[in-house]
Amino acid sequence: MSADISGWRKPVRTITESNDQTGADVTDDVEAVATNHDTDERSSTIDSAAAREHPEVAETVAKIKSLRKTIDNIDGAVIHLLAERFKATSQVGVLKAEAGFAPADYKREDYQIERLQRIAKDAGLDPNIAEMYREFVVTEAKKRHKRIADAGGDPGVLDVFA
Ligand SMILES: C=C(O[C@@H]1C=C(C(=O)O)C=C[C@H]1O)C(=O)O
Repeated sequence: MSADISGWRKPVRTITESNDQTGADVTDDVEAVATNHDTDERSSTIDSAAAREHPEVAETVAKIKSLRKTIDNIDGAVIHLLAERFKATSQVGVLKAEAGFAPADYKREDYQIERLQRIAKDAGLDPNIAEMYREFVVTEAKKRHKRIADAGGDPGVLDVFA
């Protein structure tokens, strides 16, 4: 059973582009702004074409493109780290299933919450982001533990051992 991520990659959305000069927002002046009417979220495509068409923002576009290289590097690293984390938690899931332990360990989770809150504050990260991250990975790890336990400790039940 693999996750259905089609809805994330291709969200159904009705988008119209507006280029009118009436808005006070600078993005309305320099770039076509598309609005997703399902969420009311506005979107601007910031690329070389935008820089060519609007030379006054070329420097800003260049700075954003440079920062996006860093963002892409970080995203790649995070995915690699997540792969290693899920491989480790799935091994824990096998050991728990074999020994008859439950998927969850709330005492361990309390320790993780306290630790990650402290690290986030020290690092200058909003602790809510740390908690959203923790909640996401731990919830997914426990779901995999349960699937492994339901399969009698067989990790082959996971499409990917992670
Ligand atoms: C991985 C474990 O199982 C669960 C998942 C956790 C996690 O993803 O870090 C932490 C505690 C448990 O609820 C574990 O007990 O160490």
